[in-house]
Amino acid sequence: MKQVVTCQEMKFCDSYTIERMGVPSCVLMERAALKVVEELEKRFAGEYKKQKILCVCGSGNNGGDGVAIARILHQHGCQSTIYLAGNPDHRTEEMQRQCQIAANYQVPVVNNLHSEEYTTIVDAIFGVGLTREIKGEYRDLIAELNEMSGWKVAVDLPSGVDGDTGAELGIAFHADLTVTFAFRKAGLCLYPGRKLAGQVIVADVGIYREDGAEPKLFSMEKSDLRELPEKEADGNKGTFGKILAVAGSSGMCGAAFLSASGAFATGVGMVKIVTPEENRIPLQTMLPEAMISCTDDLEKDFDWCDVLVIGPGIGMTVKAADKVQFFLKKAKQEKKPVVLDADGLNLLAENPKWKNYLDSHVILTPHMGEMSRLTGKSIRELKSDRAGAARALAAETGAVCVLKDACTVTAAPDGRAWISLSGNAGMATAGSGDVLSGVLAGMQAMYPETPVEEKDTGFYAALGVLLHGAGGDQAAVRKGMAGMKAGDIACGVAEILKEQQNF
Ligand SMILES: NC(=O)C1=CN([C@@H]2O[C@H](COP(=O)(O)OP(=O)(O)OC[C@H]3O[C@@H](n4cnc5c(N)ncnc54)[C@H](OP(=O)(O)O)[C@@H]3O)[C@@H](O)[C@H]2O)[C@@H](O)CC1
Ligand SMILES: Nc1ncnc2c1ncn2[C@@H]1O[C@H](COP(=O)(O)OP(=O)(O)O)[C@@H](O)[C@H]1O
Ligand SMILES: [K+]
Repeated sequence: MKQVVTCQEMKFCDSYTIERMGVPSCVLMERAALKVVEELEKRFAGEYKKQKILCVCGSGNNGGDGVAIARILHQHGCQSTIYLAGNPDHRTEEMQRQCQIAANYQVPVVNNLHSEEYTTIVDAIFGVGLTREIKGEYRDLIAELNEMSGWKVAVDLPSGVDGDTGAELGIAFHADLTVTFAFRKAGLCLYPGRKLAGQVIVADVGIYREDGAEPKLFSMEKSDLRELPEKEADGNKGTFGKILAVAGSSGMCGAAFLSASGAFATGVGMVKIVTPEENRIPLQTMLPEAMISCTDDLEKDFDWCDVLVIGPGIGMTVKAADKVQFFLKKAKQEKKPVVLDADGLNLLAENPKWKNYLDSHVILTPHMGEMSRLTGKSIRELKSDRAGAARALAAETGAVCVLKDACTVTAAPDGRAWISLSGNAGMATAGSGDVLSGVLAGMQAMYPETPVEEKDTGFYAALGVLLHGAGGDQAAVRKGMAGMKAGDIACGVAEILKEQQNF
């Protein structure tokens, strides 16, 4: 789990390091430039003298980094050239100083982008100081750079990417590599910024957070799977958790199957599916390991389980609504963990009073459409600030919100949020959300002894999202992004856990 920052937080860290700790700004800039040069030279290997590098620099400190990069490369014997964009009168003090040093070293400056063919283009136009949509000359410049051939490297952020939301502000540089400083910016984790950045390297340049400052935003990467617990050698099917999946309706038994498969993949002890009678035979045929309950003795089913999944494929009938309400109400009374998914969420949107049944024991797993129904906001608005949207729903309901998308954000009611960096486009296939609901329930069941109020439900939900994405990546390796189906993601989850737990 790594800290992720917004632009404002990054600026705060900069000024804390410079003003409070006394590290001169030019020292930080030199370190930042050296880190970028280090990455460039790794790629150039022994052939760096053959490289022709164009550093395109804006008038702020991001431009200052670019000028320093060109100068260091020049000193190392590379053919590096500076292109200065923007109004010289708007240059920051650091940028002016870098221009002066580069002039002292006689680093070439060009006024024409096409005076040569370049092997590498370094984008140092805007970093965390981008504040508005890019228009006019800057827009034309970035469009031209995108048309040019050569390896594209962005300094701190691809110019045009909103460092907070990942949105493209009018236009953005298309990078193959982004070297970002101190912390990954949120906009490098969220699409389209994540795609525009290419590979991301986070470089330590000596800028840190103030001691005691509490980070609120994190990225979850595959290495974080080591946080998953070991399976107790002396456990039994009772201690490994009992999941009740309230799922499936007429013609929708697949959702119940996939949700239960997701839960089994995490290693839970038992799964029981509460579903209409007509689903009994297909479900028992497909998944004989699961128990099937088609009676109306919901009380008994509730008492049996440790964790509930409510909603996959359940439909929007009155009967489904009664079931969902019954289980939500009981779970609130007895503080049993709940994953509320799919039509469970659509029913919640139609019955806003049910929000009273929500609290920290509940994980809501809306995709963008369901989130739009729940909040009344348009998908466009939600996509423009995914972390903000997830946090707002978590704060309003007191539940954990897993806002599913190509980059899923999990938010806890206390304001913490986690962005998952696992998963791939092959997961955009019917039923993969159903698998996630089971995986999330499985994660909550891994600690049946811990009372729900002592569990870090948000963190384990985020870990479940990461695991589901890693399972999807595994499925893509085996079946290909086009060929993989939701069931392959459940198999992938099991394989990832096998690797992780050495069995
Ligand atoms: N602090 C430090 O010592 C360190 C900082 N570091 C580096 O500094 C970067 C931050 O530098 P920064 O704060 O100067 O902002 P930066 O990203 O260069 O952009 C500001 C310029 O862009 C302009 N501008 C903005 N939007 C615009 C638009 N749409 N269209 C046109 N113009 C627009 C804006 O103009 P204005 O809004 O003032 O008119 C201003 O001139 C950071 O990302 C990292 O690379 C590292 O070296 C480590 C040490
Ligand atoms: N492009 C993508 N990259 C990574 N993960 C994705 C992508 N598209 C979808 N997913 C994941 O797949 C799942 C889809 O869930 P959902 O939309 O509920 O599907 P369904 O309703 O068919 O089960 C979510 O976990 C989502 O994060
Ligand atoms: K940049």
